[in-house]
Amino acid sequence: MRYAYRVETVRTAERELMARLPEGMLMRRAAAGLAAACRGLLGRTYGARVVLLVGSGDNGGDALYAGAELARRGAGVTAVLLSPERAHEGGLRALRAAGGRAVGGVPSEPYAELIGRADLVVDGIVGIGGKGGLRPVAVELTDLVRDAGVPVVAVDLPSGVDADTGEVNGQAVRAGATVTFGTYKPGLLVDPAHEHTGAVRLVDIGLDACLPRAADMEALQHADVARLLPRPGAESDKYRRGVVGVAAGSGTYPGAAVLAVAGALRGGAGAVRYLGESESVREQVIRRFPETLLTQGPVRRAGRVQAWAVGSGLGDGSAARELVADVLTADLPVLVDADGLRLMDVSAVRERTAPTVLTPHAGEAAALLGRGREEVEAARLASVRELAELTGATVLLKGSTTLVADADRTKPVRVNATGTGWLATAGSGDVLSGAVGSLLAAGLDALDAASVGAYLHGLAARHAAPPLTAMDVAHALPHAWQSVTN
Ligand SMILES: NC(=O)C1=CN([C@@H]2O[C@H](COP(=O)(O)OP(=O)(O)OC[C@H]3O[C@@H](n4cnc5c(N)ncnc54)[C@H](OP(=O)(O)O)[C@@H]3O)[C@@H](O)[C@H]2O)[C@@H](O)CC1
Ligand SMILES: [K+]
Repeated sequence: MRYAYRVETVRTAERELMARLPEGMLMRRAAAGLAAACRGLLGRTYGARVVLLVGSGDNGGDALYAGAELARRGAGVTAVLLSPERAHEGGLRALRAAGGRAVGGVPSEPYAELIGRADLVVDGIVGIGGKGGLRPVAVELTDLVRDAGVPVVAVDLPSGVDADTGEVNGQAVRAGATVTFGTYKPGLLVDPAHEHTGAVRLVDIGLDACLPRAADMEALQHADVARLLPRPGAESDKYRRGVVGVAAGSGTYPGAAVLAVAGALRGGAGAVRYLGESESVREQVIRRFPETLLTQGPVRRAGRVQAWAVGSGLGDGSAARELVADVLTADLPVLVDADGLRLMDVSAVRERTAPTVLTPHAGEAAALLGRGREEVEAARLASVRELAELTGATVLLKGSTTLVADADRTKPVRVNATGTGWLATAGSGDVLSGAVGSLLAAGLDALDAASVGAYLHGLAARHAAPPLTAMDVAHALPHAWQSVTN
């Protein structure tokens, strides 16, 4: 598992650790890790031109000490001090002693040339002490860096992103790589901030020993998913492995039924039962997937089912609304997606005692929260938490970094990073809803089913050859399983 902690928690752990170590030790560890990462990115350090953007706090201190190390190894290092009178004293001394130089003050013109000739820019403007977006001088410098197209490595976080929320107020540095210290911060894992980080490298500074067990956010890794995946035992039959009921698709959107069933068949349950009133849709499902069990309403007479996935492609009619309401009365885990999110009655969801998983994209989440889509996209972490609170359900907010907030709000929010832009294709959500429904039927709890489903779905998209279709993603799910379990 990969864990992320909020700034307040990092600060407490940092104080505890600092009290046990000689002064300056933590910053030296951080700077050593940063310098090593810079050397890796430069390829050849001797003779390389490095520009440090140095703010007034310890983030700038890290950059200066790392710059000193690079200068000792023969790089030409110039520090641009954003507040010359407040730059980290020890760091500045170390840089100068190693042969680096520092410039500061206002005129931005010479900086354009300096930055334009650089092989690497180190962003030490601001780290976890940052508040609000970048200030004007910092904006001016980062504009120069962007225009010059020079690679940037961010110290701890790209300056200007919010470490706790992943929100970006105004402008923020866009880094090719971020070197972070001690632990991940939520902002590194959540969009829009995540789009600014590039590849994130974690430097161990010994902070782990002082961090609490409960993280603020976590991200599953292969080993976690492998541990959670359902596996048939010697005693298993299809019912014990779980039957997932799929209530999706309509005469207007028959494809949604086919795709949700495709996902469900590869989600790990023992069988898929498709429930639909349209004979032609049932026929299309069975023609494509002869292993599907077919049924018609009402839900209570559908036959044995251990979890339901409802909503994709149902359309808008009153029959669809009744179907969603009917599924929500089942005393079983239920996943609601797409049209179902619009048709469901939020109070009926709140009243349920069995687990409910909602899988909105930003637009659907915005509609449920009564605000604009852009507001949800700008504040994804806050939005997914709020929606879980509002509905009492486990909420999976889709996006390039998918978030899952459990109904039990004491649990960390999970973030999934396996996704790819190629998943933004028609029907890919239908496949996800089937797969997560299947994992629910196989017995995973709501948080695990949603986060494991998102993980596999993202991985499957990476296995499928681009430009991919939703059906390609469904077909690649077994490859994703294999790559996780091997
Ligand atoms: N935690 C750990 O274990 C370790 C932490 N370490 C390092 O310490 C860093 C934290 O250092 P920190 O506390 O000094 O804060 P930092 O991020 O440098 O920023 C504060 C300064 O920035 C300024 N400023 C604020 N907002 C701004 C904005 N929007 N735009 C521009 N400027 C802004 C603000 O100015 P002021 O508001 O005072 O005018 C203040 O002077 C951390 O990220 C990591 O790199 C490692 O060395 C060792 C292990
Ligand atoms: K930074």
